Amino acid sequence: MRLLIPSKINSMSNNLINASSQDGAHISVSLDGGHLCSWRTADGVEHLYLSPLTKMGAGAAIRGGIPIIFPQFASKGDLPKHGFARNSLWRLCASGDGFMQLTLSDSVETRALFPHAFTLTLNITFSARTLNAELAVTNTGTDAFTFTSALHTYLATPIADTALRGLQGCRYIDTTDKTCERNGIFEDTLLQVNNEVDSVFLQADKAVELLSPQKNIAISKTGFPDLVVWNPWQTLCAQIADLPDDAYQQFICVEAALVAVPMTLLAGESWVGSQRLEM
Ligand SMILES: O=P(O)(O)OC[C@H]1O[C@H](O)[C@H](O)[C@@H](O)[C@@H]1O
Repeated sequence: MRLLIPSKINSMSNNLINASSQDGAHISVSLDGGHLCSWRTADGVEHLYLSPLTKMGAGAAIRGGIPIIFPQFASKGDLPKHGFARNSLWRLCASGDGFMQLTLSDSVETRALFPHAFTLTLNITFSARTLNAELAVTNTGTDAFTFTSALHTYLATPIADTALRGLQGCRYIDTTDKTCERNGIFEDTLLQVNNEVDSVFLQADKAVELLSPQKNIAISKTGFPDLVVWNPWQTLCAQIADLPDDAYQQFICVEAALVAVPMTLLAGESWVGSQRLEM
């Protein structure tokens, strides 16, 4: 366990913590949701999209950044969409140079929805050109539980000039039509977005690169078997109250996900998954 070194925290107000690393990177993290809202590399460039219309504060699901999805991905179960971790108040446990650790444990509120004892630990490490978010789930109770999860990363990028490389040959489930999911094998070298995209790429183990004229980002993950790619495009974007109508042109979600096969943890067991972004 690293010690709390308050000097690495630049400021904290309204549950929003600003921190920087010695080599010049910067993050903002909200305790509401355990939510990374901003990651700026040492050159000052912001890489996470955050909606100017997002709600912040107690209970709000922040639109953008890296929402933590637990214990249910999307509407694949009876819980509120994407579970409750993104709406819960997390605790800052530790911080240091380029490091922050947050936790969320079960409470009266979570047990009303999900009657299990758990602890989530989010370890964020960042440096001049890298960001790593690692989520650990521990079953602290006496009975088993099952969950799905994701790091729902909104990458800031002009969508018209953006492509993802590394998904060729992956099996995927296209969920844009919620009444009729379609399966396929992704055949192309590049995934370019020119329509609504909502796909779960199964067992997508290879690193994916985001390519654009402005920057390339290497996106890799451990523990999370699947990769979700989401962009609402014009019609759906206009229906999402906390996104400006043209926001779909400014981001792509590339999500490290555990979706297709839910994970079961017995009493005392833990699971760990992470996503790494590298410029
Ligand atoms: O609007 P939200 O609840 O944040 O969900 C945003 C999106 O998250 C994921 O990417 C899902 O695959 C989408 O189906 C969903 O629309």
